[in-house]
Amino acid sequence: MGRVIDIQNLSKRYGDTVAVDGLSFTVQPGRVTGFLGPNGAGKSTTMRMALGLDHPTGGRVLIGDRHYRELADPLRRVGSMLEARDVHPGRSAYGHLLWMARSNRIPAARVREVLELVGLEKVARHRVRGFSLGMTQRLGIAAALLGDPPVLLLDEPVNGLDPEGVRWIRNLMRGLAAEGRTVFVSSHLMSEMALTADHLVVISRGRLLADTSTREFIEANSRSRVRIRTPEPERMRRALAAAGVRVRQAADGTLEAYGTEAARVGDLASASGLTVHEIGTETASLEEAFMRLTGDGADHRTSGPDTGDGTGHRTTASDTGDGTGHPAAGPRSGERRAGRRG
Ligand SMILES: Nc1ncnc2c1ncn2[C@@H]1O[C@H](COP(=O)(O)OP(=O)(O)OP(=O)(O)O)[C@@H](O)[C@H]1O
Repeated sequence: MGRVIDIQNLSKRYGDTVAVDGLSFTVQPGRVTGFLGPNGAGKSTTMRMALGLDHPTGGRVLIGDRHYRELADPLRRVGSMLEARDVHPGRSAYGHLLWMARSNRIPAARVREVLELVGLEKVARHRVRGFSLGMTQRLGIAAALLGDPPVLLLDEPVNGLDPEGVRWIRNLMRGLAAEGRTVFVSSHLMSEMALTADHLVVISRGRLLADTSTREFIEANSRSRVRIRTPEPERMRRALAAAGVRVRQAADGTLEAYGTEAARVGDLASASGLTVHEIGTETASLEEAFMRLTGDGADHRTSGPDTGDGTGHRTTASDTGDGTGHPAAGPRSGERRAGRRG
């Protein structure tokens, strides 16, 4: 069975709320794909539809060419963690996993294996009621891994974890992807995904904003600027503008030059006999880029690609590596409607 998650023209409406609005992308095996978007962007809804927990209003999600509900042994095909706290509090960690294993024809020995894998073996017999958030998350991961599945869907797995727990999950996800599994993980934290994901799917208000390798996303969005402190800002500004450098004056009186390098600014200043007190390069943070990309999602819905001055920079880069990144719904959109089974 294939390991690709294939989302085509997926939509979900709850009354007047459009939670997911025509999403199309694929999630490939062998890498961690980060599913990024601000709170309420539609990540959980998309994952719920992938797992057959919610019916699409339109479009479809297939996992390895099948609807989740058509999978014969779902836990062996797809591991998931949506709401980690969704565990009976009176059960022990071991009891919870054993119950899951039994109902999915998974040997009891595997329960011990996954408890060890997530570092819960010492508290295996403790009631889940007393677990910290971190322990609950680990239990959720153990449940996801129980069937040794080739595909994993994890909804905000690092939420509320301490730095050690965050590192642990990050390494685990990377290891699982290195084994050839499909790892699809949602987050609202750009900085975390930059460290974890090989590929990013960014959504806002239910719509696709970017489907790109993390490296491309960082390159496209970490635009640097050169900051110049000079007692002659007007002359400096003119010298830069004359050389074709875009420049603006910041609130503190310093100049910011874009699309150039500190050395060139220094050379231009020197050639014009200008006094400069400071020249430095600054890189916009990824978090800033993410906010810029997703912050005005409402505009993206109606205005199409941004052609302005770059402040509403829209990343539509597709992955050129393997040709799998299709940011927009292609000719296939609308070809099939999700069937309501059952
Ligand atoms: N069962 C539901 N009934 C009504 N509205 C819903 C339901 N589930 C989600 N929504 C709405 O759909 C939108 C998308 O929510 P969703 O939970 O998918 O976003 P998200 O990106 O996962 O954000 P978060 O990280 O905050 O959960 C939100 O406006 C939310 O209020």
